[in-house]
Amino acid sequence: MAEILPPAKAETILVSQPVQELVIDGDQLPERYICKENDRGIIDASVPLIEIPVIDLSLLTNSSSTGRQELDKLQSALSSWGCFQAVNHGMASSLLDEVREVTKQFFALPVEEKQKYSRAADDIEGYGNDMVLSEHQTLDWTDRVYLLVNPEEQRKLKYWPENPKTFRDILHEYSTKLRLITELLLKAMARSLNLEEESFLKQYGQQAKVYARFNFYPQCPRPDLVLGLKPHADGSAITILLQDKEVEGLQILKDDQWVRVPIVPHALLVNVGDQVEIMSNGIYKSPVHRVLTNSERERISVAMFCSPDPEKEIEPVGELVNDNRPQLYKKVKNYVAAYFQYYQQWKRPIDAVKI
Ligand SMILES: O=C(O)CCC(=O)C(=O)O
Ligand SMILES: [Fe+2]
Repeated sequence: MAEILPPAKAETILVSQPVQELVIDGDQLPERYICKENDRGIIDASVPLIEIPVIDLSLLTNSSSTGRQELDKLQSALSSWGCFQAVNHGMASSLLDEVREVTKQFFALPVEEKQKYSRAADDIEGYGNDMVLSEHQTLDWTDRVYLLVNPEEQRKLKYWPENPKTFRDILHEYSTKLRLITELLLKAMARSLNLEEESFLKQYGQQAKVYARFNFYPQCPRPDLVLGLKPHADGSAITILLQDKEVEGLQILKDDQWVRVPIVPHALLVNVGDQVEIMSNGIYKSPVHRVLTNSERERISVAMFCSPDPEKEIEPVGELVNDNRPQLYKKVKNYVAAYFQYYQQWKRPIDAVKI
């Protein structure tokens, strides 16, 4: 089985100041947020805005030819983009708006109130921001709340905001509904590759770990020098992202070009994470993406990272390995544990498990 970097040692995880509280003096940005020339490529907010494939989830379970066509569209979206905008997902737009609203309300609270939920130095959950693993690390222009939502009995409620009052109930409702969507998607992804429908779900397991990340990107005086999130691909099986309804910022690397992801207010942006790339033997791509900052407006997003049970071994599904397509990835377990260290070093953890 592949050995990837061991989990970070507790003492190396430091807590840094909220970005929202930084006192910015004119254009004087703290050095630690400025991307180094050779790391950042060009930070350009005016790259093309390109339609991302749209998939109607209500058709994916349909056994008619329309259902097959939608599965073919899914197959094409995930092999060329690694992501799509999911519509007709069965969730009311009012719930999506409530999720956005509680996120904004939480970040608008006074800092002392938010700090009641601060991440402890040796934990990954809670209110805070980047784990600082080295003094050379370029920091992201974002504050966040990171919470395990599934398995339910592992939730750490001490980190779950009670202000705004509806935060916990809304997150519970949202994550319960997303669980069904995740299962539907993993089955559809298998069927889209003509596999038995449980092929991915079997590896995903019953004790899958789902983390919610509420991202808040404050206004930034130098969007040309600073990134909201550095380029990365997600370590999940799949990620379901709720974007801000008004403020753009997400970009995806498509055929080596950055493109802007448009806002579709009632859609959920689904992207493949590294673990579905592994399970699909590289047919489905875990796309590299980044977030830009904005000098005029703050932005929020809510990402749900759906990851296999860490006790389960993940490997390319047997039917997808053959003479024409040899096995491209080793068997791995608890992939997410090593993920953050690679991210902070601008590296892709999936490279460590390639054969
Ligand atoms: O804010 C966004 O649109 C993307 C967030 C993201 O990529 C992440 O949290 O991993
Ligand atoms: Fe991401």
